[in-house]
Amino acid sequence: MIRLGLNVDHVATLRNARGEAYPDPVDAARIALDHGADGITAHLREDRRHIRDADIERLRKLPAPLNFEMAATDEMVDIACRVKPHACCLVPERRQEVTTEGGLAVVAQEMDLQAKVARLLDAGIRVSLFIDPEPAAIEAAQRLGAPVVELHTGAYALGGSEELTRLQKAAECVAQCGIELHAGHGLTYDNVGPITRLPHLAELNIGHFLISEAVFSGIGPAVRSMKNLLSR
Ligand SMILES: CC(=O)[C@@H](O)[C@H](O)COP(=O)(O)O
Ligand SMILES: NCC(=O)COP(=O)(O)O
Repeated sequence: MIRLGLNVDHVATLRNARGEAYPDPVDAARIALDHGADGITAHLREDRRHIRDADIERLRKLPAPLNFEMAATDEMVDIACRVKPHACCLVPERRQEVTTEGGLAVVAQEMDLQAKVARLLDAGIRVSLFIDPEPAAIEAAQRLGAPVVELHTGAYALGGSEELTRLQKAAECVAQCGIELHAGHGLTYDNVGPITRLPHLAELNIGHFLISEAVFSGIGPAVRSMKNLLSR
């Protein structure tokens, strides 16, 4: 069974829009876990546009794995080593972007990533690298000793059958490198099917669509519907 991590970033986006304390991403996480989500993902951006430091502290206290998405900066590594989430997913970040635009430049940043990945692993945190489906990035992840990679499905979600082929080839390469395979970004009820059939897929992280869907159906039904699509 593929695990589902619900990304609660955009519950915080809605909360922050009016400066109120609601809706609370931690309440959303609790409901999702009660309805079959296997874990919670949250991205503490450097500009704190949605998730805030206190949210991460509170999400960590839930009885479920927290996948802490973060830029590969010293500040974020310090926070992670203090909070000790189940997993850290290192993602690229640009202040001007609306959402994460591409995978981490693992090859170009390999030297810099070495020490950061090692610190996280030493702290007992499972490290995941959010990468484009490219063999060079997967091989660099292996050299860095990352136990997990998350393949960026954003280009696939925007359309293009060649993107699915790239993901399929990358999935095989990830398995050959002995790395656990996760995927996510831009996934919906309509486009998730072919992704669930990627070989060796262990986990999907899905946020924006499910939180949007929850506006109409509620978080529980949205999570349950997606979980049904993940059962194969
Ligand atoms: C890394 C990734 O693909 C997303 O989970 C990430 O959290 C996107 O950032 P936003 O939630 O700010 O769109
Ligand atoms: N890492 C991907 C993620 O957490 C969710 O991305 P999205 O579904 O919000 O695009």
